[in-house]
Amino acid sequence: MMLDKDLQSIQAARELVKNAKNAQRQFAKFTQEQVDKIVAHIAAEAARHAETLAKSAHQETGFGRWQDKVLKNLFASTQVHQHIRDMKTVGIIADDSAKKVMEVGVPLGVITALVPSTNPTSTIFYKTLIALKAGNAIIFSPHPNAKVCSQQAIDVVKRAALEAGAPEGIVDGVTLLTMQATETLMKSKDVSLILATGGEGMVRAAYASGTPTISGGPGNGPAFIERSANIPQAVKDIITSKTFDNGVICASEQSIIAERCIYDQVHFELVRQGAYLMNEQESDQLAAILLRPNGMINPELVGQCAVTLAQKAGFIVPATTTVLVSPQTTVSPKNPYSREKLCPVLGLYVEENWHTACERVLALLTNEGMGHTLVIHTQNPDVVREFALEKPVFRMLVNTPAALGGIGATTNITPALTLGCGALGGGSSSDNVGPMNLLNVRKVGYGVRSIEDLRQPVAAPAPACDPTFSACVEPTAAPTSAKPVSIFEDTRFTGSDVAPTVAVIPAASNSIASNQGDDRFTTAVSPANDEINEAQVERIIKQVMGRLAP
Ligand SMILES: CC(=O)SCCNC(=O)CCNC(=O)[C@H](O)C(C)(C)COP(=O)(O)OP(=O)(O)OC[C@H]1O[C@@H](n2cnc3c(N)ncnc32)[C@H](O)[C@@H]1OP(=O)(O)O
Repeated sequence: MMLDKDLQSIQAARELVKNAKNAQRQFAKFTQEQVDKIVAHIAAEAARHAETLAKSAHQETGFGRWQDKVLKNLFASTQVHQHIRDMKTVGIIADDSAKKVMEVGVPLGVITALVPSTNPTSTIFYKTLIALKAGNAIIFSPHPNAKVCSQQAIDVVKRAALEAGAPEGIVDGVTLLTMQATETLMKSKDVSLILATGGEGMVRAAYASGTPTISGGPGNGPAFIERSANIPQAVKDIITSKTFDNGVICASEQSIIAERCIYDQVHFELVRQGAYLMNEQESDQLAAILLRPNGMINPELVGQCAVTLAQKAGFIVPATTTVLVSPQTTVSPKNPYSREKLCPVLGLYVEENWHTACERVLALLTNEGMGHTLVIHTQNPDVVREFALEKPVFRMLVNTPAALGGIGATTNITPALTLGCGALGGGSSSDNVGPMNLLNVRKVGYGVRSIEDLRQPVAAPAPACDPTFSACVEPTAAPTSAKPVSIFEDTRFTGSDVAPTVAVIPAASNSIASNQGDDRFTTAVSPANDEINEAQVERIIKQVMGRLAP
């Protein structure tokens, strides 16, 4: 049976949607200049409250370090604003007079935003800025364990929006927080999108609501230290990242993978930089409390410092300990050291070479964190390229602390606190979410071809230059006067439903030519013209002559 409180919360949620819809209708008529002024004022006010709200979030949730939360609040206000400030999002956002196409930004409407308890105030700043920049209204549904600080953050952005001239209701949040209220927001037909960041259960509920959803996903970032790495710097980056807000950022490292040939140096640096390598018994004691009986992360350990974690597990570590490290050889859902932990605890794997390290990275990501983040420490660009081409993540970071690199604070990746994990992670976007994810684009296209033009035979596309040839040259004679004196057919250019691509250039030029502007004339040539047989030559000549015929 539904309680009075639940019914009231549903009613209040409906009212929020109604107000947001009305506000957004008015906001949709604002100019880019008006929108930008509002967004700038919200960013400035959010930055002004960075410290107060950092302390408030820390006090309420008990997660992390307030000093780091100040930095996160500043990142989510100032750095995000700097990135989006000059984006065109309102009205005509692109106009290509040569191609005769134009693009118009069309806001989505009302967005429901779920807020995680790990980054509550910073997420509210960030989501407000990107939603309003794209012309939308936004309604927050805070996490129940962070509702006071979330409400304070909502008050800051709400007041700032009104001061700068935004319509009332453009940004607001649920005050009577119940699951029913959140469901009402998620399922409302007047809500166009759910921007979901938080625990897996809520994110799944968002997708199941039937309303389009963009989400972040669980991370499980492996940090690979390759043999060419600057090892002291790599270890410093990992520890910086893992201790930042006591490891609550989902992009942060969850394990270290080191090549055996550099393991002694990695071990030396870890110890020198305050890491505590747990013995088997200590590892087991901590493992026993890292996860809840249902296999989910234990919130009592989230965002705690290394010393407190050890205490909770029943052993003592030096007061200067930065991170707890557990040497591991296995990967499985039951092994918390091979999963996301959201606190300064790392698994440590030693691998023979970078090929086996690759396999370990893959196993870890398959275990958890598909589509999210990995970090590699190396001076070898070839290894970076190999990893970039193969690994199932959408953020691959190089020589940087992953928590800060993944959100775009220490890298030039889009600054964001919702990190999409794409299809690999069961999400709808792989982006660091920004304003362009929160608007639709109306395309305007002028007619530039008639149907008669479309009926003209289409020439086969000119082949790309073969890198084995030194240069591409223009045909030396005009197409109509050219004679097929040197012909070569390459199987790469002959798809089943594509006409063979042939060369028509003077035999002496001994080079490759490309089609330049005349649709009837397709060229490609190799010096190896004597490798083709008579029948092929005949067929190709006929085809070329047919094309060249006026
Ligand atoms: C860039 C970034 O760093 S984004 C970070 C995003 N990542 C995360 O938040 C990490 C994933 N989060 C988690 O694993 C968990 O939230 C933890 C471990 C941090 C905290 O765990 P808990 O305190 O138990 O919170 P949890 O998120 O599981 O939610 C507790 C309850 O509140 C409910 N709840 C959460 N959000 C809402 C909401 N907006 N409205 C109503 N109810 C909510 C949940 O459904 C859950 O209900 P249940 O107990 O009936 O299942």
